[in-house]
Amino acid sequence: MGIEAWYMDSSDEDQRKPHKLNPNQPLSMEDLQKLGVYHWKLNADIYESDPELEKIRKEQGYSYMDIITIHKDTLPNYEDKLKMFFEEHLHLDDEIRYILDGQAYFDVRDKEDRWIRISMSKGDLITLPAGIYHRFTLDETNYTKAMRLFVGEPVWKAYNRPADDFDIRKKYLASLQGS
Ligand SMILES: CSCCC(=O)C(=O)O
Ligand SMILES: [Fe+2]
Repeated sequence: MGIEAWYMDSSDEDQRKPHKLNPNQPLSMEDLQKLGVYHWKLNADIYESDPELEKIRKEQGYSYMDIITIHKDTLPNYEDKLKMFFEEHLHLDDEIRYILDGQAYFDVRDKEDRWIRISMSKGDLITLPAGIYHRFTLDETNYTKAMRLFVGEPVWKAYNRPADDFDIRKKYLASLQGS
């Protein structure tokens, strides 16, 4: 089964709230794939020795992994990190995150620059393509544990919007033509 995604409302309520429209305007996995966002559902209970995960890591070349636990008692500079994660940004590489426990929201911009909220929970693996504008927030449960994957030596540098003159941004937008 896929993850849940929806167009966000424009309320300035707490970022951790769902921000669904009324009526809800959901998006399908196919809609997300048109934006270059891909999702797998795995069994997070066996993440240390999951052949499914190993297969994806081999196919995609995700040679690097680490685990980040986002909770006020475990993450140093918790508040600053959450503020940074929620600043709209892009990366020069794909952002690959696998939720091992808890849940969280990844928001991405669509072709018309509207915010789409993607609700991720235990077992959801997602890849956000290099050059897509996005942001991250915990939800009202205030906890997630995520595996971060990368091709080779990780580069976590985020470039806050605007970054429209970046080659990777132009390349990303060009990749959306026709989808
Ligand atoms: C789920 S990991 C926390 C978010 C993050 O690493 C990022 O926004 O780059
Ligand atoms: Fe990011």
